[in-house]
Amino acid sequence: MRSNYYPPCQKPDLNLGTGPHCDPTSLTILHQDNVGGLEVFYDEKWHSISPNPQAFVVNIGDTFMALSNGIYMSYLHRAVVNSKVPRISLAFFLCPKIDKMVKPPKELICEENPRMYPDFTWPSLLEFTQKHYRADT
Ligand SMILES: O=C(O)CCC(=O)C(=O)O
Ligand SMILES: [Fe+2]
Repeated sequence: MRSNYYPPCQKPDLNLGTGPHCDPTSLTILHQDNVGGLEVFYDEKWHSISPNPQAFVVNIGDTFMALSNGIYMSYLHRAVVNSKVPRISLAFFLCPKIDKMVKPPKELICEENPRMYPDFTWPSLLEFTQKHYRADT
């Protein structure tokens, strides 16, 4: 679980709270307060996801994309900041057990939809993303 705190920013157009990234997780369950700032990239542009106090945002992560052999997609998202009020979000990350080999069920693999990703374990994916794929660098 992670709590993200975004203080007001004097130059919100020039800064991001969290840079564009896909979550490496299986799923991320996100609660955002009523300020707003989460954006998702699809159809070649950024779309804001309005806060809904009755709902969590459930993000498909890269691990779920691999488990579903690409049927479910992980999407780039980011958090923008504003100049007036602080924002808080809470992210709960669901990840595989460390020794579990991530591979899709054979029912999801066929000639038209061949295997898209090699087998991997969660610690190896996490190490890779931390080294090569950070939102803050
Ligand atoms: O603060 C947000 O709305 C997004 C946070 C996020 O993407 C993350 O913690 O992975
Ligand atoms: Fe994220």
